[in-house]
Amino acid sequence: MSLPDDSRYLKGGPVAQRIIAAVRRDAEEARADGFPPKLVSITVGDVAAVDVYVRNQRAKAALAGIDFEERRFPADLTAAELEAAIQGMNADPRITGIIVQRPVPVHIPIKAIQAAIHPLKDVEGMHPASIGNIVYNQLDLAPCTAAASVELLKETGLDLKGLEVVVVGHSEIVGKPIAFLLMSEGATVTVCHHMTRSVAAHARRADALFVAVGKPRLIKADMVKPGAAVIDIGINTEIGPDGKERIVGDVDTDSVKDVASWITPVPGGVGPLTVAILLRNTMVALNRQRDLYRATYGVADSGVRLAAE
Ligand SMILES: NC(=O)C1=CN([C@@H]2O[C@H](COP(=O)(O)OP(=O)(O)OC[C@H]3O[C@@H](n4cnc5c(N)ncnc54)[C@H](OP(=O)(O)O)[C@@H]3O)[C@@H](O)[C@H]2O)C=CC1
Ligand SMILES: Nc1nc(=O)c2c([nH]1)NC[C@@H]1CN(c3ccc(C(=O)N[C@@H](CCC(=O)O)C(=O)O)cc3)C=[N+]21
Repeated sequence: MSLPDDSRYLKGGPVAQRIIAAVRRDAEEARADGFPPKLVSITVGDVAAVDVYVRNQRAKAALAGIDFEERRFPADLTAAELEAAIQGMNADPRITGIIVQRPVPVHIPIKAIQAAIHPLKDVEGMHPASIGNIVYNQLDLAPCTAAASVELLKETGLDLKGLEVVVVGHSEIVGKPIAFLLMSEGATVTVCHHMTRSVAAHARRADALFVAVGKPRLIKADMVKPGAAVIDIGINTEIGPDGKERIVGDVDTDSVKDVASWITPVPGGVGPLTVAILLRNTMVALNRQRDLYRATYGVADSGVRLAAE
């Protein structure tokens, strides 16, 4: 089966636009109610792979009516300094959500940093308590890329119950949460990684194939079942034939598009939706904080708006 036109490309843009429009309505309501939403991005050192993500966060937050602040720290920041900065943000009622961009320098233990973010401000869903929620089928705030990938699969209209799904890559931020989300939806999930004996043998059985490895063109046409849905999560930078930098996924799209029934383009697939879900998660976090605030103090307003006026 080939892709005669664009129609089988699973594009993230239109879904992202729908989500951002809904977030915008929520954000306006919350702001008017005295709870202005604000997302803080933390970057440590200079990482090109992070720049495109943060640039898009800033742009889409503006569209969604969410305040956005980028805090950049030098690469020689100590773990203790970063934790102290996060504790300050945890205690700051003007800040709704905190995202630490990955990777951080090797001397900083990312797991400890992730756990330092207060679970109510963990808009990436990467705190151990947040990850635990998806194991318990509480799916309203899930790791953004994983949620974006599963949401794009749903766009196909395929019934996830009993669907044979293969996930290639088992990182904590992408592959593992995808597997948990899909299990919650009733799919039969196989997870492959670098020790898997034959990724190809598993991949060829999949009705839906998720790929999050970080290796351009790892998945070729002969590894894909005819008619499958292929969700390419890879964001890799390489130099194109024109000598310019370009973004490519983990799937050899040119050949796989002749075999698959659906395929996510890179760029324009999972990436834009990841950003939209980060903003949606920010509003989920805000609503949890608002509920807690009201339950604790029995008052209608956080005071943030009054202090800012
Ligand atoms: N679109 C988006 O929003 C996002 C995209 N990404 C992109 O997704 C990709 C993966 O990111 P991330 O999960 O953070 O990366 P990691 O490097 O953390 O994980 C890569 C995974 O791939 C596995 N792997 C490595 N080589 C092979 C192989 N030859 N066959 C099968 N599995 C293999 C690794 O297994 P093992 O651990 O056993 O070595 C590991 O589980 C990257 O391209 C990244 O840029 C990431 C985040 C967000
Ligand atoms: N804590 C953390 N969480 C992440 O999820 C995370 C991270 N750190 N570090 C970096 C990687 C990479 N990543 C991207 C997300 C969206 C686009 C994105 O919007 N891509 C557009 C690119 C469009 C353009 O070129 O502007 C697209 O694919 O169409 C890119 C990259 C998230 N990551």
